[in-house]
Amino acid sequence: MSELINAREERGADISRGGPYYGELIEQVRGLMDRARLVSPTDELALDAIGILKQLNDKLDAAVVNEWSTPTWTRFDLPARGNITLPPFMIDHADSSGVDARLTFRNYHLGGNNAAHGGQVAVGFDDLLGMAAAMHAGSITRTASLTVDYRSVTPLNTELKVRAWAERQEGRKVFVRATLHDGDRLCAEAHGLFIVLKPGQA
Ligand SMILES: CCCCC/C=C\C/C=C\C/C=C\C/C=C\CCCC(=O)SCCNC(=O)CCNC(=O)[C@H](O)C(C)(C)COP(=O)(O)OP(=O)(O)OC[C@H]1O[C@@H](n2cnc3c(N)ncnc32)[C@H](O)[C@@H]1OP(=O)(O)O
Repeated sequence: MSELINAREERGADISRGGPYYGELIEQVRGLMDRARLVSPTDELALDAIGILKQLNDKLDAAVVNEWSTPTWTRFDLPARGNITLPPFMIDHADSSGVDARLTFRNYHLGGNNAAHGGQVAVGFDDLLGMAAAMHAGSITRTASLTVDYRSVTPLNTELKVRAWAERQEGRKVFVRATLHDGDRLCAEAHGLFIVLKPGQA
């Protein structure tokens, strides 16, 4: 993980972007999403919540920035860099040989029967495979192909282990693999192709 932070800092990344309270703000939003996924409100509660959320959204509007200025590019100290669209993970190790992470699916990732939604599993793989590809290639990459095999149910609210690594690189093509484990049990595995972007490629 320190290699990743160093690599970003060398490129002028600011891991304090968003300030000292940004992580707790994002955690509160995740908590809101957990509740929103399972709440069955009375009319009174729904109206009350709508009023509070409208006020809050108006307040946050004043601080919305463009995508390149958000803290989520640089906050490697926070779960999933503070990106609320990702299942929260912490990176234990990341270098050109691969990425090891601890990842937890939350209530808001529920598919059914207390298990994570398959699409959410793919989201987690996409980001961590992207990181493994970028660390291997030393350059930003884009997902060209991603295949997920679901081997057993992926539990919610349980710390899981992800390992993602590049198997080989052919020119701009980085071939990557990843596994997701609950203890010794394999929940899912993935393989993908990530393409190194050409200079200036949109
Ligand atoms: C040490 C410092 C490191 C610096 C970085 C440090 C840290 C990084 C840290 C953190 C990064 C963190 C996280 C990662 C973040 C996000 C990960 C998620 C990423 C995404 O979520 S991203 C969105 C979804 N993604 C798309 O929105 C792609 C849409 N698409 C396209 O943008 C183009 O399609 C593109 C660019 C993929 C390729 O286009 P292109 O024009 O550049 O290249 P071209 O088409 O020539 O393909 C080149 C060769 O790949 C083969 N090829 C292409 N596609 C293939 C396929 N599907 N199957 C089999 N082969 C395929 C061709 O056949 C050819 O092969 P060949 O050269 O052998 O002929």
